[in-house]
Amino acid sequence: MNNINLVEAREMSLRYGKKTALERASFVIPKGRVVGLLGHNGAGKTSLMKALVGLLPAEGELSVLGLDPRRQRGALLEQLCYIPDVAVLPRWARVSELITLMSGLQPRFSALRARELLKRTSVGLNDKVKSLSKGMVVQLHLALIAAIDARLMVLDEPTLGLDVVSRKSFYEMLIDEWCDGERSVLISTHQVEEVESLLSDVMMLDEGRLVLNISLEDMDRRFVALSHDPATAEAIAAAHPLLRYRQSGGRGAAIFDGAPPAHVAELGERIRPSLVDLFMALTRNPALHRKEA
Ligand SMILES: Nc1ncnc2c1ncn2[C@@H]1O[C@H](COP(=O)(O)OP(=O)(O)OP(=O)(O)O)[C@@H](O)[C@H]1O
Repeated sequence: MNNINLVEAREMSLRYGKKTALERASFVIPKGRVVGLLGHNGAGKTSLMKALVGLLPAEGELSVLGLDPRRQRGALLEQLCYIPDVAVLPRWARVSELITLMSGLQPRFSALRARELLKRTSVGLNDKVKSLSKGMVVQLHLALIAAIDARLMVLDEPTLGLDVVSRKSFYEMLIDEWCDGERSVLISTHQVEEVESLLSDVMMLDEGRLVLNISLEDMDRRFVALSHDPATAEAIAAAHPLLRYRQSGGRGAAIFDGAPPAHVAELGERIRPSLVDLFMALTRNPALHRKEA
């Protein structure tokens, strides 16, 4: 593995018996990136993350921080931190006790740093976990995890169930306090709109297939959205865009992979496709699918 890439996967497949959760995905996560992992329910996000942290065996090649996540899990976990989608903290414990516990368990954990990070939150050192709200527990969890001097953080739907203010402060703490241009974060989420501004890259999964893996800069360059008058809808549709949708105000819009032919481009005004629009264009919602079938 070259030392720029923290994760390298080649033709990686993940299976539960006969069920395939991920089919031959190849990707790298370089250092200094904030990568969003997007996909509908059941697309394979949690499975992919589990493979990265050594909880699920992978077919194909997978190297995380230069290590084999299954065979070298102990060494990997010294430099990788992970909040699973079912993360729980012991309800009986006080925050200060958790800090002591972490100090004993994780050689790269800094109690001083954890206490500093907690100052950003409304969680007190003497609070018991059971007295905290869901949002406060998530903030506490992030503070504990971000106090580990690791190189890669894997967060599986970390803000699930939180209100918008808590989600915002969670992401602010992550970006301000943990990301330093060298470390990378992989975050899975359904809140596509909200994370767009903090991501450097996006990976989209559609029913176990990696359908897009691109930096946001390249996304802007590659995909073209045209805002157009409803009267030109037919001509635009004839050019086979990835997705057509209605904008507020009654105008139509269409997303193309690459520049549409000039005679089509002149029918509309070029606008930037949002991550949500692109997500809709490239992934199939299984629920809608079933209705169509
Ligand atoms: N333990 C398991 N045994 C069998 N199949 C599983 C298991 N865990 C997940 N799967 C299947 O693997 C596929 C991918 O599941 P996964 O949990 O990775 O998706 P996800 O994108 O994280 O979904 P969600 O957004 O709902 O959390 C699904 O079809 C799921 O049913």
